Amino acid sequence: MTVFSKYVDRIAEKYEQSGLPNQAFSYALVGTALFALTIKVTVPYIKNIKCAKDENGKSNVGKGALTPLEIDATDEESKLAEAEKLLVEQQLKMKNKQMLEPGLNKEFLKQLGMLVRIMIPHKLCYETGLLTVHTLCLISRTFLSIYVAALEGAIVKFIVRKDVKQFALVLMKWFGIAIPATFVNSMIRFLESKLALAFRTRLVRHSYRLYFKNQNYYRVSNLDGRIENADHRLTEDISVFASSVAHLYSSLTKPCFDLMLIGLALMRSSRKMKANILSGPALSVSVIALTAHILRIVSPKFGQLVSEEANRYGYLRHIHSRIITNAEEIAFYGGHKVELQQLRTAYNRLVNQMNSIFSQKLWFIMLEQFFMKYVWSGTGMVMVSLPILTGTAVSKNSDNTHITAEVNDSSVSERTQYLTTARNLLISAADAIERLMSSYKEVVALAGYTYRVAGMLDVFEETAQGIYSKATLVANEEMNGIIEFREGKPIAKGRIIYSDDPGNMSICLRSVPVVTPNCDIVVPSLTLCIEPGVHLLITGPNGCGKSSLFRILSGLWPIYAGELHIPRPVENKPCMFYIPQRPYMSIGSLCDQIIYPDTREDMKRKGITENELMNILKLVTLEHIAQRDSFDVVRDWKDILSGGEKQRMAVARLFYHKPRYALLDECTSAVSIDVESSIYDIAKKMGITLLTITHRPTLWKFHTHILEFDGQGSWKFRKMDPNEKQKEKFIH
Ligand SMILES: Nc1ncnc2c1ncn2[C@@H]1O[C@H](COP(=O)(O)OP(=O)(O)OP(=O)(O)O)[C@@H](O)[C@H]1O
Repeated sequence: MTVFSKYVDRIAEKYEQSGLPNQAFSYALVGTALFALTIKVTVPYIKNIKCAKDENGKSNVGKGALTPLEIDATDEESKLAEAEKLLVEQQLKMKNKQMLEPGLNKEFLKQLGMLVRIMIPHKLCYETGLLTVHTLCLISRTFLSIYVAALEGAIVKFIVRKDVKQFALVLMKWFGIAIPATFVNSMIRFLESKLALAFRTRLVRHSYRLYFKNQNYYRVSNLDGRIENADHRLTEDISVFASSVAHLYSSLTKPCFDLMLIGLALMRSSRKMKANILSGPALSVSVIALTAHILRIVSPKFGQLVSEEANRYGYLRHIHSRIITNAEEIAFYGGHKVELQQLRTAYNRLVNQMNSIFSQKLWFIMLEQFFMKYVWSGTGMVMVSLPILTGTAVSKNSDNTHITAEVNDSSVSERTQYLTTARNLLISAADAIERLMSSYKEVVALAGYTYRVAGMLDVFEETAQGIYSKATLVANEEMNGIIEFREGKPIAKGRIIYSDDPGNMSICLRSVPVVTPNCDIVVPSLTLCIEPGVHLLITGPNGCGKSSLFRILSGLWPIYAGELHIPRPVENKPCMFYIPQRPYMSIGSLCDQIIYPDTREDMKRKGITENELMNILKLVTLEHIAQRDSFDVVRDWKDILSGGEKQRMAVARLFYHKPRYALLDECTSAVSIDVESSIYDIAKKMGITLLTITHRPTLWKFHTHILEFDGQGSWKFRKMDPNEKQKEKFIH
């Protein structure tokens, strides 16, 4: 800066020598600065308007209004894919317009209140204990600050008076107070972290309970479109929200205590100086109120910005986890170009948002610093000097003669003490106000996180009750009569009736439509009754609704009409057990794989031994796995077992649980035909009723009935005749 001003001075001198007045040079300099500022402010707006126009142009050709991205895409297809994705996102946003944008509004207070009730469930709980101790620490820290300021004032006073003894005494006190002061400081941070963790734990427990209520983990991602990355909200957002609440508590309460007590202390010392005690505070309050108002008006909407940033960050993580999950498939396809493109785009979107926040912060922080560092300091100087300049404490003695040298000395040291103490107190007060002001930004950012966390809990509550919202849902004539819509959301009017009668263990569907989560009607109405011993073969072309029927029977998809009668599941004997084509391997040992979803405790309670597990493995010819490792060795079974072995492991689970009905969805497609036949034989001997989706003719003979879908919404349910069972080929 100094170099720059010297340079400017030198140029000014040169111009003066050449006959131009110094003033003209100043005008030129100010004019250039103003011109540069105007360009800086207007160019981004012009750019934005241009982009908006471009987008509108694009929307005419059906691509929707896209956010301008810095994509270095060369591949036209991935650009289209990106456009489609954004369009869907936008539709989702439009659909969820009723959900307010995050910001400092009534909705924020309502949501925050709801979350506070979760974090502090009772008046007397661990969290309120922590809050009390934390508050006490904050108050004692304020008292300590005031005491330290007074001590520093006294130290200066004794230095001016050259009183060595008193100076040493006060210095000792000053050192003595440092120990509790530093402890209290460290304690405040410790308690803040403990509070954040306690809040986080309460929220996590609550949201996990909701996430696992009524298969919400499935419903949220498959049936509802409002939460894109539940994992990110459940981990990152909750953690940031809890830390932000705990931090805000101390960064709001401590400055308030500070201001209150420091104000009182300042007024006391002004009174000592016999000055007007109201003029200083009145001046400071009006300056602070005015600057705070200006800052509030020009403050960018940090809540919305932060919420959008979290959204984009969550999406980036989602793309990463998809790549990890499907690494093998992507590698086989050689799909790295598309995946890389998607990853880059997601990252670019995040960077764009962060850049936008940075540049908005740049101007805001500049203004904030100008007010806080310069305007407030100037006001502080006026405040401190007012009692001295206007005070009447020591000027003249009673008989109107001039004061003696000793008295003069004492008054100077008194004034120095006042000035030092007041200066220290003012610095603390300015610090407190600065923290309060910057807390405003934190409160707005908190609004963003509150919106995400509270929004997630709201969606969990709704999906648990079967209320879903998807962007692609549009009621049309075909749906009328089958699906009823209320406020744009489909109503699941169908009923699930559990039967407790041991003599009636059948599964019956009465006029139940098969409807996808997007409300596409696959089968308008299905009526059939499956009794124990009715081994059902389900056939039909791809996408005709075979697996969807299993989803309806398992309660994963809502029933929009009709009735589903199923036996009530009893302990130790599940009613239905589903085996998919790609079985899920859990984290744990070999034993955990076989007994899943039972735990070791369940297994012990059922009285099943490792010998019995070994026998089950022999039934599916997997005994070599148990011989290779013990039952207790934990391995990554998803990668260790081959496709066929994983399918046989899933069948081992079926033999362990022995349910009434087995829902087999092409679950032996990778198993050799001889092992497959023996598996079906054993399952029937165990008394398990089979509901099988298969394309293998060799499995016909194990079934008594057939359900045929034609792919157009029609179906046929009938008994199979013995000759048909020998058929070698499917006829669709
Ligand atoms: N989660 C979902 N969201 C929306 N639609 C879905 C979903 N799952 C399946 N569908 C749609 O429902 C229809 C029936 O799917 P389903 O999985 O029942 O087919 P399928 O008969 O089992 O076919 P395949 O023999 O290929 O397994 C398909 O058109 C499919 O696109």
